[in-house]
This record gives sequence, C-alpha cells and structure tokens, in this order.
Amino acid sequence: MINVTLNDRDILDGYIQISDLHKTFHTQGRSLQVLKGINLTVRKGEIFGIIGFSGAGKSTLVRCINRLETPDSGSIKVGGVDILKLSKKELLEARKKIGMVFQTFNLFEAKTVYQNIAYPLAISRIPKKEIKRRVLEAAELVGLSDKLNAYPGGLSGGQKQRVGIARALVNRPEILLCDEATSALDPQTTLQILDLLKEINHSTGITILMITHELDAIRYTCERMAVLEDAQIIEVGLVEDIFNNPHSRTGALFAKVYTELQRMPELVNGAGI
Ligand SMILES: Nc1ncnc2c1ncn2[C@@H]1O[C@H](COP(=O)(O)OP(=O)(O)OP(=O)(O)O)[C@@H](O)[C@H]1O
Repeated sequence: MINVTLNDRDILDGYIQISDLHKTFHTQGRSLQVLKGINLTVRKGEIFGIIGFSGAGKSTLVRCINRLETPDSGSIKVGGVDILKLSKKELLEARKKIGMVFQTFNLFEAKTVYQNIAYPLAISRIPKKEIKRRVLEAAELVGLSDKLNAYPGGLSGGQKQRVGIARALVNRPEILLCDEATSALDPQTTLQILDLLKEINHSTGITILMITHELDAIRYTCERMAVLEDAQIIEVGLVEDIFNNPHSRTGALFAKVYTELQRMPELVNGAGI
C-alpha cells in the first residue's frame, strides 16, 4: 500500500485543480465569453477526457492550463502551485512539465524527426549529449527509433502524431494535454495512438488530459470525463455513468450519436445495403 500524507493525498486527488476560471475574447468590438466559471479536478496519473461540441471552449480551456491563453480570472493549480501567479521565468520552467499534442501535429517540415523531437530541448540550451539521450528515449517510447532521419513529409498521419507525442514527452513532463490528438486520423490509426497514450500513461504515470469531440476515443481511453457545453462544465463523472445515464443535453447527444454509429453495420446489413 502506498503511504501518503494528507497533503500528498490532496495533491494526488486534485493534481490539476481549476477554480472559477473565466475567459472572454474581445474581437472587432464584440465580446465572446468562452469560459464561464470552470471548476474541474483531475487526479494525478489519470487519463481524463473533456468532451464538447465545436466552439464549446475546449481548446481555450487546455490552452489556459499551459498559459498559451491567459484567463481573465480564477485559478489553475498544478500539484498545488497556482500557475497563473508564476513569474515569466517560473512559467518557462513550469511549462516544461506540461507537454501538448495537437490535432494538426504542428511539426517542422524542414526538420528531421530527430530535430523535431529535440526542438524543445535545443531551445533550452541543454548539452547535445543529453539531448541525444532524451530524444532516443522519447523516440523509443513512441516506436519511432527507426525513423529519426526521416522528414515529416515522408511519414503517415499516425507516425507524424507519434513524433508530436515524442516531442511533447522529451522534457519528461508530468502532464500531457491532448487537443483533438486523434481527430485527423483514420479509425485504425486512432486506436493505435490511443493505445500508445494508454501505454505511456501506464509506464510513466503521466497525467493525461484529452479533449475531443469523439466519445468513442474517451470511452476507449478514460475512466472519468467532463462535458463542456456553452463555456461551462455541466457534467463530470465516470465515463460509463455519463454514457449510460447522461444528465446534460450534450452528454445525451454524444451518447445517442455513439450508439447510432455502433449500430450502423447492423442497420446497413439489415437494409441489405
Ligand atoms: N483567439 C481568439 N480570439 C477570438 N475568439 C476566439 C479565439 N480563440 C477561440 N475563439 C472563439 O472561442 C470559442 C471557443 O473556441 P475553442 O477553440 O476553445 O472551442 P472548441 O470547443 O475547442 O472548438 P473546436 O472543437 O471547434 O476546436 C469559439 O467561438 C472560437 O471562435
């Protein structure tokens, strides 16, 4: 049995703790409230899913966690530290502990796989020998050790996302934020990437926050999830509970679409198509 003190326990239970988070964008004389008092707790070591329709505010929420966006008010604590109160220098250090994976991979086309993975270390002036050690370690973790000299243009979508994941892991972060990480991939490749995320979570204990509009991806990967609707978290709980007994309009719609999609082959075959 793991022996933890009360404070450790609090940090494990509320490893990422978001409280009353607000964000409004002001563009062309108009205001758009994108986060309306978000409260959310993610436990250390879990893979937590956030689902919501397009425009619900999912990306903005995860981008606030690594401060790619600055919220207007509220707090975001990671391991007990409020990342909204950090100085510029402290924030740079804190960001190393938070990796991010994007839907569109965001790779440098003119750099090799090795150079892409090494990028976050190269800009931190880490010695070349250490960079090599860490790049090889990350490449092995994602199964790309034999592609280090290739360029992104010569890789499949799944391989590109593996590079994106390796680059996100090269700083050995404690949190991995996945923003629609599998939405650009075919179903088979999606499964491979979700399996990879599960393996990495299992072998390293990294906390993963997955945002997506794909309920099947969350159902396959996460135990707990939240539903984001109209800039608010309207439901949090076990994936199976929300799936079987949704209490929100969004949760119910996702569950219905998922069920219909599962029945598609049956419907198609039944109709003799
Ligand atoms: N930098 C910005 N300036 C102005 N409006 C923005 C900005 N970023 C996002 N928005 C708007 O905020 C709303 C929420 O966007 P966000 O990308 O967080 O939603 P989302 O749930 O991730 O959607 P999607 O699944 O389509 O990516 C949208 O209406 C979007 O147009």
